[in-house]
Amino acid sequence: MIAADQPVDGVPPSLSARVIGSFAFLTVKDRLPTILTKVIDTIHRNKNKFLEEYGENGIDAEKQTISLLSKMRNELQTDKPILLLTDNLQDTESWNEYMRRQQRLLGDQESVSWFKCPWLYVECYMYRRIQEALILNPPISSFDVFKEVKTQSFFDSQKAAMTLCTYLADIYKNMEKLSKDQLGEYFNKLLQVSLWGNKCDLSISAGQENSQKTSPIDSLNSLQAFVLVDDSNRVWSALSSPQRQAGSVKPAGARVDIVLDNAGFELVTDLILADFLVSSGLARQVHLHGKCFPWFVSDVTANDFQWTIRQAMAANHRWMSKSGAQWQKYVKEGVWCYHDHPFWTQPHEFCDMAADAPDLYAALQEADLVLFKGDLNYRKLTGDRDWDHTVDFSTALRGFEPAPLCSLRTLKADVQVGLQPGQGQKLATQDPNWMTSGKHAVIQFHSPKAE
Ligand SMILES: O=P(O)(O)OC[C@H]1O[C@](O)(CO)[C@@H](O)[C@@H]1O
Ligand SMILES: [Mn+2]
Repeated sequence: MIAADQPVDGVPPSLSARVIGSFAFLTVKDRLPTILTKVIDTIHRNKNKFLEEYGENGIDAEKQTISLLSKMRNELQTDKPILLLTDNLQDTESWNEYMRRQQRLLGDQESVSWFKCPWLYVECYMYRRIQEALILNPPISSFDVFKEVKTQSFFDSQKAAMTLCTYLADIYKNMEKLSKDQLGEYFNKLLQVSLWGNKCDLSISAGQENSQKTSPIDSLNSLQAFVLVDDSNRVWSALSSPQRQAGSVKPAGARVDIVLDNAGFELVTDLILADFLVSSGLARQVHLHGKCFPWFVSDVTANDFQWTIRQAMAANHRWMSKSGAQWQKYVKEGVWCYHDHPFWTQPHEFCDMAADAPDLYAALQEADLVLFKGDLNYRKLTGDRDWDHTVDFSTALRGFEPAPLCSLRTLKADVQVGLQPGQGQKLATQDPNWMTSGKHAVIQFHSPKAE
């Protein structure tokens, strides 16, 4: 048996709720049950809707779903073993296989349970179990338990979104006259806007309102001091002079992939960036990756993606509706491509992708740049492990390098690599919660090839 807290071949252990008092422990003990309680409440509040749509079957499904979710909350709170999934979906066997993998790692002395397994695994598992509870109750299977809070967060930050659309329209007025340096400056600003957009997720606040109220462009200067690692110049180099493989017949202009995180304001910032990339000619195509089912409260699903574009189109604001129409056009013409591979809603570290989702890995290899948005993607990039803060980002990726890649993340979990010696200690004395408050951010880049 491998003790959970021992480094294996220089790779530190996974963060786990096993460590009492850790952020993982507090999340599993407090934040996840709070989220589950809100989910149960949301389903209950929609009882009449289910009755109207599906009659008595809808009411039965509501009751059954709530009963399954209450049972799960109890399993969590009493640290019961993790159960295999029973819903026979496309990803069910892969989840169950992952569970067996965790059991093998733990040995046969104890069961994989909510507090005794990697935090990353158990937190992902909770969202998959919510999905299972709905799938097992067919009339309401496609109900998105987080739709209400995602919609609210979009409307709460609509003013800031309009400011961004106006800013973009202003850039486009002079687009042809822009020098490469000016283009680089705008890129940098919009990259930072997308970075700070990640502050607005609803999982860290357990579904509590967390929207953008002030002008995102005006805030950038004052936020700069909170960017702990800023590799934006390297990102710009990768984008403005993409390196082609010898003999490659790739067309001109970069392909940029954005692995999306949250709906609401963050998604608007990502679409603004994607719009700029294409309209400026920096990219010929942008591939946007979302989630197959509602995930970590606020993450983007295909429905959220389409809904956001429709809302933008219908906005009573000249530049926002213009942006919305442009986005719709990009989707229709295949300049923007939306994908939702099941791997993004699995618990794997990304270093497992090449083996466990080779098709997705191969797809990302087609990109000239992959932007990973948000905290959860950072946790998966680095394996959610107890790394020393000074370990290189490249080392923590453990061979995951489908293409030049960049993480844009505000810190909301206690894993952080790539800092200068002493930087972590200094931050800890200034603010003990520096890794989880969402006040700090990183732009971290890695390229498989020497730049
Ligand atoms: O939306 P993001 O940036 O991935 O954040 C998700 C949040 O959920 C958490 O997993 C905590 O529940 C944090 O790691 C993170 O704050
Ligand atoms: Mn998220």
